[in-house]
Amino acid sequence: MSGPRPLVLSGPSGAGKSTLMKRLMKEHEGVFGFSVSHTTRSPRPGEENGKDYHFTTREAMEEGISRGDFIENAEFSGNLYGTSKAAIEDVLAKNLICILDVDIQGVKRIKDTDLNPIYISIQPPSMEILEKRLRDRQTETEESLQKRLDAARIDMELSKEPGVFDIVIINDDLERAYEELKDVLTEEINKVREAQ
Ligand SMILES: Nc1nc2c(ncn2[C@@H]2O[C@H](COP(=O)(O)OP(=O)(O)O)[C@@H](O)[C@H]2O)c(=O)[nH]1
Ligand SMILES: Nc1ncnc2c1ncn2[C@@H]1O[C@H](COP(=O)(O)OP(=O)(O)O)[C@@H](O)[C@H]1O
Repeated sequence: MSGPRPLVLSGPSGAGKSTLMKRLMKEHEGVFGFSVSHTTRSPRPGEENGKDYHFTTREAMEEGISRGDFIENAEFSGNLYGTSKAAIEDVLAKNLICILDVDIQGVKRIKDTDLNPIYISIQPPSMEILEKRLRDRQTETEESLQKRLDAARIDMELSKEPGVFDIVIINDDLERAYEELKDVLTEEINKVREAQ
């Protein structure tokens, strides 16, 4: 039997991907598994190594990439990020819906694999609101905030291209955005529950 389709969540930094994903996982215990990426960025307060990310060095990550350990990797805002084969296999082996949180470069690279996920873009209502949310989150320096806003402009343009995403969700009202996300996933969620 083939397992449930993975889910790729993408969209600008600060659009609300982690917020929506954490709620989805909390309200559907035993249904989703997070693909824990590797990154060279520093952990934020509260982030756990091995849970939010595998925090690593550029050297170690480049070594892993050349060994072929990653299905995709990208440079974002001055840091390396990547999805290891092991991160995905861990989740798929449990027959859970594998959630990948990747940037737009990751989306394009995953399209060249046989993962066949559902592609969802989470978008902010406007650049102004995105900037406010990122500032209020208090995780970024001014420099990294500006890099994220530059990347967000590119992301917002590319996500409009037809065929890139199965659905684009505008995260204005959190409740509404969450309901929309849940609705898209109903069939896959039911598949996992029925198999348990
Ligand atoms: N291509 C790729 N992008 C990733 C990966 N992990 C995270 N990202 C993206 O990297 C960007 C920055 O992530 P992060 O530093 O956690 O900041 P945040 O999204 O603002 O919380 C986001 O757009 C993530 O979707 C990965 O494994 N591969
Ligand atoms: N619909 C929303 N309305 C207001 N604030 C939001 C909403 N969604 C997310 N946020 C807040 O915006 C910030 C960025 O959200 P986050 O989930 O960290 O984004 P991402 O994972 O896409 O970078 C967080 O502080 C979060 O609490």
